[in-house]
Amino acid sequence: MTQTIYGKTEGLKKQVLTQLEGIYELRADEGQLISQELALVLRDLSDAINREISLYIDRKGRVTAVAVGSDCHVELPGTDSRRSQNRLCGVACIHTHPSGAPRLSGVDLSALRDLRFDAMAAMAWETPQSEPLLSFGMITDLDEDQQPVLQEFGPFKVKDVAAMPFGNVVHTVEKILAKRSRNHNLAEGPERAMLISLAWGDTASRWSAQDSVEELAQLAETAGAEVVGKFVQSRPKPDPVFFIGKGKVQEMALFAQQEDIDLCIFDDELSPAQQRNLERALGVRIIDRTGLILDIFAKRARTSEGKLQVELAQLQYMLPRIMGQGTSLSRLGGGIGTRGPGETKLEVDRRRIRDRIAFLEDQIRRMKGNRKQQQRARNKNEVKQVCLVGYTNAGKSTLLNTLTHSDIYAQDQLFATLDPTTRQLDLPDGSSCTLTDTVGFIQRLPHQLVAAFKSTLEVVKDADLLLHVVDSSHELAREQTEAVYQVLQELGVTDKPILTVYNKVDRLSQHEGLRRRLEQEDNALCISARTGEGVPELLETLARLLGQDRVEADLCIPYGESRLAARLHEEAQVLSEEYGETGILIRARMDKALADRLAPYIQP
Ligand SMILES: Nc1nc2c(ncn2[C@@H]2O[C@H](COP(=O)(O)OP(=O)(O)OP(=O)(O)O)[C@@H](O)[C@H]2O)c(=O)[nH]1
Ligand SMILES: [Mg+2]
Repeated sequence: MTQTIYGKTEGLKKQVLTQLEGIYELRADEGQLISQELALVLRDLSDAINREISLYIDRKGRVTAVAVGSDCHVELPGTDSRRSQNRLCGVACIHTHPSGAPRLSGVDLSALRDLRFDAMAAMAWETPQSEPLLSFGMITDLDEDQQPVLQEFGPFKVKDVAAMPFGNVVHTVEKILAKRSRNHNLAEGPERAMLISLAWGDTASRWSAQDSVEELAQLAETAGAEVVGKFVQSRPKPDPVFFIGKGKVQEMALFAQQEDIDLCIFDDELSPAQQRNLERALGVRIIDRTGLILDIFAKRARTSEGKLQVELAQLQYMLPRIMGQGTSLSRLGGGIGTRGPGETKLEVDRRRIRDRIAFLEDQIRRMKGNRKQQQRARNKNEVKQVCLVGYTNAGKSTLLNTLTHSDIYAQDQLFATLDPTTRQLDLPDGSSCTLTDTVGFIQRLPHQLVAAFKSTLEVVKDADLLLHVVDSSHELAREQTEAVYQVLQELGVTDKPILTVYNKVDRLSQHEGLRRRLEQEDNALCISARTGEGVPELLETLARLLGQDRVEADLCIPYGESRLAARLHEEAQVLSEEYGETGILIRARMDKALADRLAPYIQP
């Protein structure tokens, strides 16, 4: 191989030139952006001649060109001809900024865009002996006009850069680019996913690994992925390095290659280190159950509060993962269809993420304050509040629609509803209450989400009655019920009256026995939100339960105190009203508390 030194070599001593030529003998590992040794040699030589040094390094880690002088990367010999729209050029350019900053200049960025480098990196250091810092830019996507989207990462310590799975990142980026240029839109081509669930130790759980992986497949499809393979492995306990066994890792790596898999979804939460190791071993993007659920929530959030809450949960989930070496990069492309909490956030350092978390928490607290005020206003009116809770896809939103003749979004999808919706519900005894639909629960709901959604879920805490909707036609109805109770406990809701409704009984025609058993349970009703079966009984029961602490009374309000009559209209249910000789005669149904306060006016 020629060992030409390009650029402004005039005036350099023979000995220095020899040292520069020596750079060609050095190399990085395959998949590494730069090795520590190369970085230190670049620093020392660059200091010695007080000029920039640039080099090209290919994907095998070989140095293919070395140049001296500023902005010389544009003068370097052309890279190979793979510069099609959906590929990078196969070479990274690394250059030094002696006595400068480890930041990319405008010229660096335009060279990155024009020459489609795998990466463009700038390295700088403070004093001759100090550790170099390095920032690098990459093309990470194509925009709507098929123009490259650039992102800058870092600065990082060189040793952290050396530890990054750079090859995997390049591989992922090329896949994204290929899809973008094929479809003009990533969302059109579903990502191909393989799933894995580990069955281990904790046999107390009623969910078998198989059940759980089926649910995971539903989640993955909800998120827009195509499930190509499902794996289950039994082990006494998770492997600390790979979570699953090494043999399984090999089997899956082969499967990933044969089936052109884009991502692998784990049913359990992985440690950041396990995630990184797996990413290297399998060569595909790895996400875990928590990451997947967060991804779905990110896609579904509609209200500004919902969006803030999801972003908060995503950042809290990402924080430990970004802190590990290099993981910020391996997280490139976030979840399915590359929805992270905004890819630009991947480049912000940990402190800025912390700041953002604090900001989000503050915003959410404020919104919560507002809601509390509305809440107080409602309480004053003594309107009873009923809240729908239940496993995701149980039929909560459908039931709200049936009961209140509304048309909110209800779909055969997990997490169709994220943001609470409240409607007025008229009851057969003439009274009314509010009915609130909430986000569905799931087994092992990520705790980041429960925490972030705590304020939304306060409606559950404040409710007078919970209407627990169960999909009676689901094989795992019992397990789902347990999961719901677990989340309620996590929310600190333990002493609320609960009315259970076994929904979807129209699907139980083959299971008369089951239906009879459900009908005999206390505090439970069988209904079909779809056909309306059982709904009149449900309404009667609701009226009875909510009316329990209500009394009917005849009052005589003196004409001088007509203020009280107005109050009755506001807070009680007025059944009749007449103007008598001594005052207004009102028959009303009201809360015991109110009746006690109005005792002096109540007629025997
Ligand atoms: N056969 C039948 N299907 C129902 C019934 N109630 C709801 N469904 C269907 O079940 C699916 C889920 O209904 P949703 O109302 O969206 O469920 P949800 O509990 O609000 O779900 P999330 O918001 O995703 O947590 C939809 O496809 C509904 O049409 C029912 O009584 N019978
Ligand atoms: Mg819903």
